[in-house]
Amino acid sequence: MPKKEDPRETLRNARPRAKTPAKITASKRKKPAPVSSKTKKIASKKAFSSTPAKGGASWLWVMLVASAMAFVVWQWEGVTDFFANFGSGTAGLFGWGLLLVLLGIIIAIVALRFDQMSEWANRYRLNLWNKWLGGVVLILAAWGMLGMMDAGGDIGLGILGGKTDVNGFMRVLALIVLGIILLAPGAVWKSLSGLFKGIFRPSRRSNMPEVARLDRTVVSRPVFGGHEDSISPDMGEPVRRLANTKPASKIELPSIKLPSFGKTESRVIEIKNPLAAKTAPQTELPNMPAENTAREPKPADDRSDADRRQVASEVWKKYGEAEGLVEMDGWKLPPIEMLDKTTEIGFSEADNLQRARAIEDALASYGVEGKVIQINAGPTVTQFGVEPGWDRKFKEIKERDKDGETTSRQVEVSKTRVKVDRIASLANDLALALAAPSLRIEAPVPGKSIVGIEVPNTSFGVVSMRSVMETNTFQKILARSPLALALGKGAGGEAVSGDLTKMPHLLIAGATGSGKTVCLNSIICCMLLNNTPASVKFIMIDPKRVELTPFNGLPHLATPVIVDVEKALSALRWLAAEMDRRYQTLAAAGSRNIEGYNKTRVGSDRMAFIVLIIDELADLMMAGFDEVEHILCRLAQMARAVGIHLVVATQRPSVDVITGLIKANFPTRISFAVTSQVDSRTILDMVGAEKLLGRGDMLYMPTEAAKPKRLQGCYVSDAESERLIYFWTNQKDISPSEALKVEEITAPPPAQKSRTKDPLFDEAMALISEHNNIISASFLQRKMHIGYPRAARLADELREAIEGDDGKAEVPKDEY
Ligand SMILES: Nc1ncnc2c1ncn2[C@@H]1O[C@H](COP(=O)(O)OP(=O)(O)OP(=O)(O)O)[C@@H](O)[C@H]1O
Repeated sequence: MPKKEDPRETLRNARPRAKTPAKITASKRKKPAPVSSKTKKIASKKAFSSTPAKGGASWLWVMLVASAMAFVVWQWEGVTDFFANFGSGTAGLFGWGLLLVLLGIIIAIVALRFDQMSEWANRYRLNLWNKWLGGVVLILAAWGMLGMMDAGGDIGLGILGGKTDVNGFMRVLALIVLGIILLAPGAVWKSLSGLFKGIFRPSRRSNMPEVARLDRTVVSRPVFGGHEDSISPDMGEPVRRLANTKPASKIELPSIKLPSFGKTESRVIEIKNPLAAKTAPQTELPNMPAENTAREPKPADDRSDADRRQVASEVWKKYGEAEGLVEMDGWKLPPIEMLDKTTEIGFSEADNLQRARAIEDALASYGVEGKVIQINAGPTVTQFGVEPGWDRKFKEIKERDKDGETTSRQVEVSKTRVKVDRIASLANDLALALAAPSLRIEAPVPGKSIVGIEVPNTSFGVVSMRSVMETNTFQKILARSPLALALGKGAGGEAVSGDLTKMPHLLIAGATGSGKTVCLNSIICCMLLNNTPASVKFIMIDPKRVELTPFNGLPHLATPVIVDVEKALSALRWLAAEMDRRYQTLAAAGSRNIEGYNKTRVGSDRMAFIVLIIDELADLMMAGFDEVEHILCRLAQMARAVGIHLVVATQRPSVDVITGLIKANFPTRISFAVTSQVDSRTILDMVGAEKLLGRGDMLYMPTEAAKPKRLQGCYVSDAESERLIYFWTNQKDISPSEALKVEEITAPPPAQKSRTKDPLFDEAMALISEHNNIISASFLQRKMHIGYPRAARLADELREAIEGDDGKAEVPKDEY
């Protein structure tokens, strides 16, 4: 898997202040600078110092609290006096007017929350009421301070409750604190929670096990600790960081064994790192003889191998040996904590209201009445639900009043609903009004009487797979099907999941860089989280060689990731034969489908699901168009019942790749951004995908829906998938009974049997020898009263036979 640009990074870069860091990150990513031992030391010092720094901040807080308490003890009388006099002093200053002031504040706050007031409040920045109030309170505090210096007049003295002693000082202090809370409530809350965390952290840290503590160091934090942070600056680059870091010398590295997948004779091999494929191109020296590289292995490679082994064992120690893991078929299922948690981006309500007004105004300026009655903020786009208004017709009536003057008035004579097509045709005008790059209009939104206008958000949201997997929707699907898939979040932010057994096959298409591989990765990871190698087997075909190869080594693989197109064709043939074999098994057992068959069986007697994943269908189609199309269609039509499912992706959504037959057999489709309406029609049979924004923005067309649904696909970072791969590869060796016959899958097809001769061959040979060996299909057709295809085949056979003998066959000109 090549290092993908982490969208969380993009998110950070999208923030205004991130311009320079973005450049730095980019340059860092392109060329990881060699890390000297000195730099490493500094880096590790920094990393270690981060905890003491936090500890220092908490000590500061502890000292502040201690001084405040000391002050209270020292001035105990004054303090009690202050609280005793506070009520009477304040009442003395305001009287019952205090209630009026409070009432006024409450009314202002409530009124500002109403729609009608919001625009006005926005214009005058009144929606920042807490800041205004905070400002007023701080001014009062300053006035009180002047009062302490006898320069605040009666009001200054009133603020102090008439006393310039500790009592008065406490009032000013209380006002200052209140002012700060009102001005920056978020910062105050963060500091307070930081204070409590700071106080309690030392005891927790000392109780932490060694591995967990390691997480906070440079060595392991990027990989394992990432999920604890909302947006960790280290995410996406865990392995590179690790490779540059010396392994902790005191940790004994256990030798880790992995199941063998390629050769059946030796079932146990030394750990083969899933990342090897990723790093191989960097370390491989194409011009150097292979032996040289083998004889003098670079020390750097050894070190990174050790690092990787260490990461693998750390992952296993942290997640695999945790208590309470679900065990199935003798395997432990990975915990969901292995996936990162991300915080959702909050959307500005005021901004959305402003855009809603802009939509209404733009519609009105084109003579279309419409009101935004719903705003659904999603991760990538916000959907504004517009209720079409009325097309009104007026008649002008002229009347004379009693003074004889003519007046005219408009009278409404009829009204009809605005047609949704009129709103849909204004897409470009609305995009202009909102200064949006593109707009998609869903007219109408299925199940609602509104027209949905999808406007891209200003900031780009990432949907973590964990956030979707933790929802009820996903859990419900998972409860009834092991192949539940977390797909993403809809335009309204709702989680969308699917069930591969119901789909039952999935076709994914999109232009390059639109998010297909990330989608495939998330589908694979989702199944890896919920299925053991005994319940699901994967056959992965990756003609690009870099996208799926990191999964090599997974015990779920029926055969190592296939990168060779010829082998891929063999695998397709094997799968078609396997389907037939499975049907025979089901027939013998008297079951109608895999669910029925598995119901009465346990362990290795159960039939495993097989999921075929193809990353680039176009390459396969080029290698054997007819055969690939035929096998895919056959599998798609029949394989569901025997637990074989296909997930096929392509970046060339043209009719020679996604043929009519393939489309008809893959009713569930996902389209990522494409370049033209034609491509969109090829995939979805409708336009719309050309307006998608890329980076996981997709249209999901489930079998049962008439219209596709817009989603932001789940994002699984490289670090997350690596953790999952390490988790599975470290568990145990697969027993031979569980393994499929791997060599069979990619074995070359048996040599073609020699074609049997046509029964009319001898008769045809006699005929042409009477006519000077001139072989003509139409001649044979006429003379022998057979159809053209058979005559043409016969002509070919004759030609082969004669040319094989003495090469005398003559072909009439019309045959060329
Ligand atoms: N669901 C997603 N959420 C956030 N970002 C995404 C998502 N999907 C893709 N991206 C971003 O888009 C980039 C390209 O994605 P990806 O490699 O999956 O595209 P692709 O369609 O497979 O391209 P190609 O066909 O060239 O391989 C990723 O590196 C990532 O930054």
